[in-house]
Amino acid sequence: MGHLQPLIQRCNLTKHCYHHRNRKHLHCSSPLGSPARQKVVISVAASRSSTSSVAICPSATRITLPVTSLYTSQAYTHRRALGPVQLEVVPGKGLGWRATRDIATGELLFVSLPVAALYGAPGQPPGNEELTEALRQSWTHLVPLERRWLLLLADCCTASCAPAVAAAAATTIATAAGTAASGQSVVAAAVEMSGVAVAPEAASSPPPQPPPVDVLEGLLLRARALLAEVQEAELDQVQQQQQQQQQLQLEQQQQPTVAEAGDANGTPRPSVTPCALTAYAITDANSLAATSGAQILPPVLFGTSTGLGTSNIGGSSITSSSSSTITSSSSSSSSGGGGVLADLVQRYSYSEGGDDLVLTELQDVSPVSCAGLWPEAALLNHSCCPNASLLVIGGAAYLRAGRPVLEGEELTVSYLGLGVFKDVAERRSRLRASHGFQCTCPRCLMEHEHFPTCRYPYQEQRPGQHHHQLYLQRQTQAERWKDRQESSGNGGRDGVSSSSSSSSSAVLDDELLAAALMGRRGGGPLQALLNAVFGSGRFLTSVAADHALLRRINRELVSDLEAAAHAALTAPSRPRQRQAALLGRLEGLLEQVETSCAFLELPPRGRLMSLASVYGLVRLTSELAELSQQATPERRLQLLQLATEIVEDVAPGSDGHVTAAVKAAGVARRVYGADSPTARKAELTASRAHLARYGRELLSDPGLLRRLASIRRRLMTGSGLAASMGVLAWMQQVGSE
Ligand SMILES: C[S@@+](CC[C@H](N)C(=O)[O-])C[C@H]1O[C@@H](n2cnc3c(N)ncnc32)[C@H](O)[C@@H]1O
Repeated sequence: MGHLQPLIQRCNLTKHCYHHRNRKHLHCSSPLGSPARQKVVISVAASRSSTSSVAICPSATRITLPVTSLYTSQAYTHRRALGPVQLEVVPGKGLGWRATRDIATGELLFVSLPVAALYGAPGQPPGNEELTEALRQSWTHLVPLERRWLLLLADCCTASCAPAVAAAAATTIATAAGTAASGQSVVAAAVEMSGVAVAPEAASSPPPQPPPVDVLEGLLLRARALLAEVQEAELDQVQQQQQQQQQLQLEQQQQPTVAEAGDANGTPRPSVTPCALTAYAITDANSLAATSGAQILPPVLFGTSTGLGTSNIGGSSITSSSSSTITSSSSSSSSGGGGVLADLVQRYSYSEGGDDLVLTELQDVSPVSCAGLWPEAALLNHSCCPNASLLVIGGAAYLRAGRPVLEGEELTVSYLGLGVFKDVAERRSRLRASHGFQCTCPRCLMEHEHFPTCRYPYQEQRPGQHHHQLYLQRQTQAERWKDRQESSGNGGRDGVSSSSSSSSSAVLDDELLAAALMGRRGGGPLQALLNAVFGSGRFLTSVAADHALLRRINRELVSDLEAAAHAALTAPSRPRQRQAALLGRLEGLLEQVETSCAFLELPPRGRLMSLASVYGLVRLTSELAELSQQATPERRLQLLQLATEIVEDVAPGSDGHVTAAVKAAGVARRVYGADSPTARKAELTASRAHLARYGRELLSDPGLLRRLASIRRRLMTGSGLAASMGVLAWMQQVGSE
């Protein structure tokens, strides 16, 4: 144990401390809200031979865990483990994880132990700067394997991975289709769950396996090999660009100056040098591995920018070239001014607010937030409708499937926290700012592609006309227009222009609009015709980046509606009228979104994803309906069920998912009776949410499942109105994030 050292110890109060064969964890809780004292842990991996050969990830590995002790005992020994997942190159994203077989909801995919983790007050996880500084200070205490991981991650940062966005989009769409197709097994899981008897699969689970000894080492080797592939492809691209450039120069018969375009021999210099960076980092990593305990800090991580080989990720620069060797004492400036380590932390760290009060109560520990670097988790890519979720317990990160996953599907988590409930423009801008990529997940594509921006069917709704009628009417018009277009046989231009003689008629107006919406991408001749007939910009058939309706609602929520809800709930006079009026307004907005989804013929998942982008509205409507008791019990339950469906779709396995499902189940019992089909269905949904968050292993311990659910119910009801009002604070948080 001589090599085990706590890397940072600034806390005053040690909550608990435990050891196992390879690692030592110091968990320290600090007084709430005192950021200066919020610190720390560090876990230190045991040194291992770096030369052992490793078989990585047998494809069907099932990790079985004794969940009862995992969730109830502070002394649980967390072990690194890999389940049915494999590290791969994902087009357009760099490295990522894929499922090696079909996976059921709640199955454990890996357990990752941190290279470094810091703890803070609940809701205030330590920031990136603190983590960067902690890593910088503790570099010499890391074992070689951990240093090599960090160097590998630095190297990943520099691999820009030619953005094969189309390829990535195709993958994610295929994935989404597959996921939807496998939806049945979610239900199967819940049905399994509903029989309180232990499921056969769980009952016959093998005893806990010994920890895979060389998981991290094996992963490191694989990640390097994959990265080399990516970078080789990149180099090819750079060389091709060079050749094209040379050819162009020859064609233009221009003599390039040495300073502008090449070295002393006139050879043009590529604008980026990814391979040079890679070679540097890997060489450095190998030499570091050989010099265990060295005091030298690797320039690749701690050096300041020299301007060579810089790639912009998340708005900051990553550099690998530094001529000087920087020692721990002289390198302190690097963290403040950014630098590679800061970029690495920005790109790869993960943090949690510590909002699972159920677990902390079960374990009898104080809630803490945390931020850290978990090697396996660092390589998870993002989706705005992820299929997996991470949960940090006792410093270890547990990744579970949030829904059924098909073999070959990429495993994704959300980087956005509550931001996942924002509209596409907002989500994309946040991801661009924090991680420097344009999200092309199925949800972003759906939202981006399917919603024309300027005109919605609700704008035409007449009093008393239900949106379904409007939708049917539109459909008929669109079909008529299409028929006419086909019979005219010349691309629709004449079809429309033949009607355009009566351009003032409402029918034409509707037909054109319906046709434009049906084509959804319109543009071209149809747009030109619309402009000619109705005036430029009156009807747009093109698709813009923003989803105007969802965006407008989100703006209204932050600027007006939340405050209005506060005011209506606390109004000294005539509160019921105010509440009813506001509820009517919120329901009207919801109806607009529903109408648009119906009009655009979105499939059920498309509808849920669109509603997820105005989840704040759904939640505020539901909470106001509950608190004011203005809506019927049936409508209140409907709203809660809608909220649950939405969270299950875009944040499966999150704390909010379980909370929403448990709440809906409670109301279903109250409204329809505990034995009613509605209540039983809601219970199944709640069980599924528990599986997604806490694991399929709960199937072997129904008692634990009941305890988890009952603690959550008590926490929700115990705080009564204050907790319900908390939603308004939550709304503000979503708005301000
Ligand atoms: C935590 S790392 C994930 C591992 C990463 N793929 C790699 O190879 O280093 C985050 C980075 O992965 C890339 N990434 C993650 N999700 C992505 C997505 N949905 N689309 C494109 N790039 C993504 C971005 O470059 C992002 O900064």
